[in-house]
Amino acid sequence: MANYGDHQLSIYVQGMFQNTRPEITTDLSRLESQAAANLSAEAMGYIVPSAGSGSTARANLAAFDRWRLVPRMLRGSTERDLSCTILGTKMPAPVVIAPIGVQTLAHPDGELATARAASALGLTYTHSTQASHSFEQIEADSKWYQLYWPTDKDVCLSFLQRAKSNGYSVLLLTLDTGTIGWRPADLDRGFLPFLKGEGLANYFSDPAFQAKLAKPIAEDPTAAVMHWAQMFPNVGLGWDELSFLRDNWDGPIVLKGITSVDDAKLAAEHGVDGIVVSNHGGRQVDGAIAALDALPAIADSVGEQVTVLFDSGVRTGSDAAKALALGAKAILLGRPYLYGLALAGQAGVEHVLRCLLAELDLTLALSGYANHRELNRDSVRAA
Ligand SMILES: Cc1cc2nc3c(=O)[nH]c(=O)nc-3n(C[C@H](O)[C@H](O)[C@H](O)COP(=O)(O)O)c2cc1C
Ligand SMILES: O=C(O)C(=O)c1ccccc1
Repeated sequence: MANYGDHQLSIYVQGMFQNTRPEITTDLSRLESQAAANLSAEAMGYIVPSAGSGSTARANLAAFDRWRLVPRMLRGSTERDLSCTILGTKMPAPVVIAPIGVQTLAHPDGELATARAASALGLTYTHSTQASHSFEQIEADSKWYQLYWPTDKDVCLSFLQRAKSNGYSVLLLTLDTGTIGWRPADLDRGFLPFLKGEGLANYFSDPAFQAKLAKPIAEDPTAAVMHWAQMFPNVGLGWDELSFLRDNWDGPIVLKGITSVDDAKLAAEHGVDGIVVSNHGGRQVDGAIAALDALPAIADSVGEQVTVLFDSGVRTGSDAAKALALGAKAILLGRPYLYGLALAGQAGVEHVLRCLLAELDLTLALSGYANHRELNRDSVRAA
């Protein structure tokens, strides 16, 4: 059986015998600066900076640095098995593509390229409600759907219906973006892609959305965009409303954006199947707790009752190992794959995924583990 870490030798062999080197860096923590060269100032401003002063985004990364892996010796395994089943979805490794909206900002192929790259590696792609391509356009072997709950019930129901009939197996409801956080980089430019109609493909292709407009979208696109702007903010959503999802979605339901132990317990009490410990990459509440700092206590508080997933700040395979050791069953990868997309479309996303999985696998191999499930609190120490 091949290990993900074998990718390392193939890179060396190509370099030494075929004189070809990776066009994109293998240091995934450096992708951001490499991608910057390929992106407009507006796209960079939307993708890279986070909310407010960026303190939560910085805290997300700093939190990973405060945990150190403690490798064990003389107990390694020549074959590692990273496969797992998460919420009924079989995956070859505990890595899911995080939902990211409006991916055409990074590359014209947008989500189509990301979904194909995920499928090329057998990984699960998550489709954002704010995607630049519609549910129906996505070709992926394994796909989840991320819902932003529109205040228009008909549109909400229609989204759930379309997700179901197009083979999306798990529903992630994002809770931390009832409205857009305070984002100075975009505000200073007066730039929001959605107001140009970008990232609204699911809405514009939706019969329930179209039915609410006085004129066809082609005749009055600005009215259509402003109609979206009215139904998107939903800061009034409450726990009681989750039963609506249970009634209208028959697969697993995951709440994305949990960072408080009390909310994790409420999620368990409300019978949800999973949670994503996440602060949206620091894009929402500036000054909020680093996602990794919230993870251990949340994992302890819900035990096996709820499947705990994690995102916000994972940049490398080593980071992924730390999050898995601290209680996550799988991680969602965010910005790094988007940088790969910006640099080389589908091939760029595949590069990032292969490097991340190779580094995760080598981290396990060199730390004495046969699979990621063996990682536990003794695998790490607070620095
Ligand atoms: C440009 C961008 C757009 C995003 N769009 C969405 C979205 O549409 N829905 C969602 O639930 N999360 C969205 N996220 C958040 C990601 O799913 C994930 O939580 C975040 O990227 C994790 O932080 P990290 O990328 O710093 O690791 C977005 C993130 C970025 C960077
Ligand atoms: O940019 C985001 O992080 C995001 O998730 C989003 C989604 C819809 C509208 C604005 C922002």
